[in-house]
Amino acid sequence: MPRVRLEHLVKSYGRVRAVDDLCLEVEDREFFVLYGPSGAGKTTTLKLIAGAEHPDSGEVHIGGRRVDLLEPDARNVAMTFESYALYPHYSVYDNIAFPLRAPDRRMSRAEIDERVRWAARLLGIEHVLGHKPAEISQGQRQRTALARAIVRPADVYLFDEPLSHVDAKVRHYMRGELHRMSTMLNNTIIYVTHDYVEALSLGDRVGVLDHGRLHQVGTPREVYYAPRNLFVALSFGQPEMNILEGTLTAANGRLRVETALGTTHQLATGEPLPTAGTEVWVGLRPQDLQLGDLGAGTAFDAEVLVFEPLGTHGVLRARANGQVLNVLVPPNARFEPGSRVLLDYPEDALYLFDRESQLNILHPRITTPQGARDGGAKA
Ligand SMILES: Nc1ncnc2c1ncn2[C@@H]1O[C@H](COP(=O)(O)OP(=O)(O)OP(=O)(O)O)[C@@H](O)[C@H]1O
Repeated sequence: MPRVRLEHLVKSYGRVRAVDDLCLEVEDREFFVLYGPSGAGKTTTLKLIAGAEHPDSGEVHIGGRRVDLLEPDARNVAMTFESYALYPHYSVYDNIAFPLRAPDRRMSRAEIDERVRWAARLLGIEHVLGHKPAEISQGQRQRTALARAIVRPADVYLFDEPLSHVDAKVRHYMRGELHRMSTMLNNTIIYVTHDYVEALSLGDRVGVLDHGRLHQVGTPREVYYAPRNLFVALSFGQPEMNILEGTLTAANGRLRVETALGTTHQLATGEPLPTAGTEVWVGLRPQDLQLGDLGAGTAFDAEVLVFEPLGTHGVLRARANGQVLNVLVPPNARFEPGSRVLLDYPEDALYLFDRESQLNILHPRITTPQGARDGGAKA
């Protein structure tokens, strides 16, 4: 039985449909990431689960029990908000203990102490328990807020962008910490983020949300390698996937794809096969474009527009036949604007999307050998 089940949830604010007929099942002990741009309805979804908001229609079930008619306190859900506001005059210890001291909880001092130390240990902040928030680092404050969220036993933990206020360096470290914490917590987590790296690196599964609707739910590999539609494809990767206009025809069980870069052929696995001249969007990830000629007749000449050396890699912006492309290149490469460069790509690197429905019409590329073109996606 899923730990959390959302059935046709709808929530509007005036004319804005924040959550629009949302159906979702989150499994017991799953780390589920709700991912989407600002305003997608992520926080509203969490609030509907926690009971901070009531749905206009639809149902929320937790552990097989319908809870959307219950008060928040009766749901046994713990939620941490984006602004993690710690009490500045309380010690880290007292901040973490705060949820356990609610009058209706009646926990003994020894029990509280045990839980506070357990949560602090999970987040690696035992040594600062006596400090005030102003006396600890930003990352430690974030961890204190997380400890406060997990300190009380709950059926499900809801995290709303817990890393949004930490700088990039701390964020990388905190992702590792969150991994460790979730393994030890061993409970159901629904984690909201608008950062695709967090979504791919933390989630057992990821739900891609926009305008209150789920575009796709899948493992990080599925949403990355087999995006259901153009929106999902463009949601993962930096720079994002290059999109080209293309025309598709089918012949002898093969798909012929024409773009500004030339003509390629794909094995046709989808049904039904497209008719002659079907217009498509063709997707090509920046890391699938390569320098030089791969020898399969797909190499093309391009003009260098801009080159950004970024330390671990470079981003080359180039134009070929009027099409501007972003290309990931090795860190030691150098390019002069205005110079020419030969580029190529493996034929099977292309993604194809229907121009109207924007659905992925080339079937999943999830069979890509592990490690090849992995782009940081979790196995
Ligand atoms: N209390 C409210 N009153 C009016 N509109 C609201 C309210 N809360 C949310 N909205 C609107 O509902 C939509 C979804 O908001 P929500 O906060 O759930 O999105 P989000 O995905 O969490 O975005 P963010 O990442 O920016 O926090 C937005 O258009 C937002 O402006």
